Amino acid sequence: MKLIVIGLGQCGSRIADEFARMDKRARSQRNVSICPGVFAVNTDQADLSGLVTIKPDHQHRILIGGRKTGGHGVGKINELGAEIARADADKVIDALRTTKRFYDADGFLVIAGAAGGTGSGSVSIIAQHIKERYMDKPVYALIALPFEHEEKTEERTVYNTAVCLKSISSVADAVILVENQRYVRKDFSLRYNLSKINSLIVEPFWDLLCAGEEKNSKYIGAKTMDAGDIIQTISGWTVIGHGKARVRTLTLPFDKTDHFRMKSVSNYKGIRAMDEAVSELSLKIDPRDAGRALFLISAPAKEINMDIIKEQGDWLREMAPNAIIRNGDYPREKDTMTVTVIFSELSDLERVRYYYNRSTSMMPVIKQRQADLADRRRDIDELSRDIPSLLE
Ligand SMILES: Nc1nc2c(ncn2[C@@H]2O[C@H](COP(=O)(O)OP(=O)(O)OP(=O)(O)O)[C@@H](O)[C@H]2O)c(=O)[nH]1
Repeated sequence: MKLIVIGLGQCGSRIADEFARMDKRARSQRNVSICPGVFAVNTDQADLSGLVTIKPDHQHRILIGGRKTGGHGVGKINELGAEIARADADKVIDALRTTKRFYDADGFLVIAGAAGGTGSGSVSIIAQHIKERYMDKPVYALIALPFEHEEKTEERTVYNTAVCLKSISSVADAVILVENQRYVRKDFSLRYNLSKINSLIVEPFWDLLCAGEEKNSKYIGAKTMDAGDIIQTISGWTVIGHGKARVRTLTLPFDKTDHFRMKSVSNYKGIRAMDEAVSELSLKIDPRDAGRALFLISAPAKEINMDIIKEQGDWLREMAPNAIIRNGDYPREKDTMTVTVIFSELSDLERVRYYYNRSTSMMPVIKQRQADLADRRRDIDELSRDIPSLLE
């Protein structure tokens, strides 16, 4: 599957930069292109300059709202991020069209952190403009939910997140949710290492995007997972995960005689990788809420058999009894078995509920505070009424 990737704000741009790196890796290791165009859009010039892999020209690192912000961001005011995106949307859309073989792309992926100003405010506006221009291609969003410490110290974090989620879910074909905090919990050394978190966020897309683009018959599975399967699966609230298990590369003499034993070892490893994928999902969910799901097994060709696919399908069916399940295999890896899992069309997400509830209960307080500020401004204007001004 080929995606045109657009990162918005600092978080979105950095994750998009990881996709650009993944595309480079796909070109060199697998001779395929998975992200033919990768763009970063920001109100902050310094953040754009700090990117590594996205092409360093104005067409790919796009500064918006320069005149309004002086190139220094919008300071977490996502309404301002939205306003700037509305004014500069054409600049972004024109840049996307510079992608080589633009019409070969299967869809768009817009990325942002939900809690900030630029990304949170602009992501739904840019998604809407893309959808209006390119109705035949799906627009997916990847949204990073804030860290726990941000929610505790800054109430704007929760409010921005709720507004961003509501807006993007009404325009994008699917919203893939990623909970930053889950990556911190996995490894404490990650706490301040955002670039490591970003590479973990992007990694589950590797096999998924490469599988359908493979041209070498040696690496084409019995059931290829192509763009059509992914488009049919991804819809509404979505989460993604992947798990790995090592498989032996050497064939020992007894392998031939103990065929059944080896098969069951492979199946066991497949289930273990699937379990890891489910427990390492980008956001904790209840799979029973999923209306659609898919799994992709990538392993050395001799490790993939009908049994393993059936067993994994049965296992996923038990976890997600209400989902339409698609599957695929990708005989590519050398010594690992990787299982990628997606749960989509999720009907009830506790985390989204939490942001909506907290924001709704915060609304009267926020409104009162805004009214008090306006009153104070009016009072001081009143006091200065009889004082002459030097301006005309
Ligand atoms: N995973 C990940 N999350 C990030 C990263 N940078 C920021 N975030 C998260 O994204 C949220 C939004 O932050 P930014 O992306 O810096 O904000 P912005 O969209 O640039 O908006 P302004 O700075 O207000 O103009 C933060 O509150 C973090 O939760 C990153 O590199 N990776």
